[in-house]
Amino acid sequence: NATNDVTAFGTGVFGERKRFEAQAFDGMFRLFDETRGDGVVTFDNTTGTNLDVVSINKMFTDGSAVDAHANAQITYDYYQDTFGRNSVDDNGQILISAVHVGDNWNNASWNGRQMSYGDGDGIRFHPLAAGLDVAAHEMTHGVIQHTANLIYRNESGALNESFADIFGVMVDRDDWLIGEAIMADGTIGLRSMEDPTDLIERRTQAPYPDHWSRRYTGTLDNGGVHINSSINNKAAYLVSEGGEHFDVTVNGVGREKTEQIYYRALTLYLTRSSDFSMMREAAIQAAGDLYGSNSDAVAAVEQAYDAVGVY
Ligand SMILES: O=C(NO)[C@]12CC[C@H](CC1)C2
Ligand SMILES: [Zn+2]
Repeated sequence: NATNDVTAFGTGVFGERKRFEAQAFDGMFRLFDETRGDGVVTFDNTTGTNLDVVSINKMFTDGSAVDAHANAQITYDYYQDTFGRNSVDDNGQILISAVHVGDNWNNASWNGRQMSYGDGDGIRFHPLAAGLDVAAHEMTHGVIQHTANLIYRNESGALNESFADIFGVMVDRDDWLIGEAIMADGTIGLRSMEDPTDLIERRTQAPYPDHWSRRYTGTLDNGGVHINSSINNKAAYLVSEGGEHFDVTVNGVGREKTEQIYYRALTLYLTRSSDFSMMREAAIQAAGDLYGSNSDAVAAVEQAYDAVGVY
């Protein structure tokens, strides 16, 4: 209830001081924020009993817990403020984050109910909770589950991953990279939407694809869901920022229109089995709904999907 809500403080993985809503509880404090939907709560998985992260005073010192909690709040606010969406299910579903999951686990996940973050091994990744785009990526998997629910395999799976990246970079607004804050291996990020070929994909040891003709057609990674996502990522980047790509010129329309187009396509037009061609049509339809069928936005979408070879 409102009387227990407090403002607490903490230091993130990289030492940044943060301030966020938490709760007073039996003379202690816990990472439970009741001001957003049905709550934003952060657990320390090492306690095993799924206990909220608690502190004897208002200063939390577990960097992963502080970052996971603050990033979940930021992502909740993004969906509320940008689209009027109340959490992953648009019905205030509690946002649960578990940190210190696994043993130096180089990954993060959404399991249908909660976000989980590994500590990373310090060679490939720093603690993954430190990445705002990672939190937004994982929470977006929750939004996808409650909307188009794209099957996590082949093209629909690549769209699932692409939407998680798209809203990951829209929340973590300052670049078009995924994971730039958490790489320990000296690379600029895990994936780049601006130029996917800037980075080598680990499973194929090939640059991420930036055109349909370069798609991965094997069976690894559920049919390349984290590989072919880069084709749609490049298209979304071009819709927003524009550019010249494979001799096609795209006149971008900016992040504000791009996020509205992709959210409307995801929530109104895509279904579980949608493929890249249906993605093109859904984005054209959404852009037309929002900005007019003869708008710059519709033109940008058509140009962008032409540029990555998706018709
Ligand atoms: O793409 C992903 N999951 O589907 C990642 C991999 C590294 C970041 C955390 C989880 C993004
Ligand atoms: Zn993902």
